[in-house]
Amino acid sequence: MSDQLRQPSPELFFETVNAYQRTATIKAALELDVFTAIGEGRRTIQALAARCETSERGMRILCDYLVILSFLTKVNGQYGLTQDSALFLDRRSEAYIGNATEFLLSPMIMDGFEDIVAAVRKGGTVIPEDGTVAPENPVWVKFARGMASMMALPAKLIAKFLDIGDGRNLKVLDIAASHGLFGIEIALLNPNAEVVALDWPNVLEVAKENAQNAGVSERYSTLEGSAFDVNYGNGYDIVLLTNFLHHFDPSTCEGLLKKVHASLAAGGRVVTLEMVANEDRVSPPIPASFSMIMLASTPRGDAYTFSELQRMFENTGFLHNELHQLPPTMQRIVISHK
Ligand SMILES: Nc1ncnc2c1ncn2[C@@H]1O[C@H](CSCC[C@H]([NH3+])C(=O)O)[C@@H](O)[C@H]1O
Repeated sequence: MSDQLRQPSPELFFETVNAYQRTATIKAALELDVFTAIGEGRRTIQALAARCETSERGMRILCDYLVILSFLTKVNGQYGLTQDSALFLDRRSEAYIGNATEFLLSPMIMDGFEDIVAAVRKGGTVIPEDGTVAPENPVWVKFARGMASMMALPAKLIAKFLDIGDGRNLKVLDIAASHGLFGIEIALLNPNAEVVALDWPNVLEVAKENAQNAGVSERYSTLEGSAFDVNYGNGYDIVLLTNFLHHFDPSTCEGLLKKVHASLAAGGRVVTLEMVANEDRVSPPIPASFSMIMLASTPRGDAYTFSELQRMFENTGFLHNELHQLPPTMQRIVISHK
């Protein structure tokens, strides 16, 4: 309905002001393991309250609210999972992402939203010491442990997209590797791929653990320290730059990209995974809204548009860039060629 035909309504304001209640409720539902309990077949309030060790009144009000939010269904008084809840919120599912709250709702991320007036006035985070981009910030260990579940799918999709499963020798550098899944998926797909993962030392412990569990540790090595300081070596066929550039301003990104360019073999490629905003900066809603997180938690980070990313790569010697969707994820990839 066009804005002129619609009756004015305070609904959006009311919902937005109360949005913290949604956050608290989904966090509680995950903690109580309500989605898993329903997935196991407990569909009544009595059965759920007994399984999750809650009062019946509390469980009834919680489950009805989750139905209102579309996380659950309710038919003849029996609760059920939606397709999304069954896949992502039932702890028994391989695609479970409930532990992402460990990072997404960590004090470091939430503190940035305590004083948005000050962040807007300043044009950057008011968290001391540059917020999340402070050296060796422990929040990144939470990211490595909690967000791996959300990155498993894009990591698999990127490895497949790169078309490198033919066993050719491949040297891969994963910058800001975190959990390491992006490099590990390439190593799983190509038995002759050697992966070098770069990140802070405490974070790399998680990547090494994951490489070990995936059975690729003999082709997996690490470089500890800041991506802006560490010597990368050279001759890489692929450099992975996933969810990293958005933390910095364009000139800082360009400084990094010059180093990346020098480290690539002739014909090498960079894979940038980002929340890419459209040129209007207000769509698609989730990638474009990501700018707000960057304002709150970093000094100068942003959700860049493709033309901004393209400019950074062109300014640092890359020949051409392609933008690709990565469905069903909400992120996009830019492939940049040396
Ligand atoms: N200066 C820096 N040098 C190297 N790594 C950094 C630096 N600043 C932040 N990081 C790491 O950057 C990562 C950002 S989160 C992205 C992680 C991963 N590439 C993914 O796409 O899921 C975290 O693992 C941080 O530890």
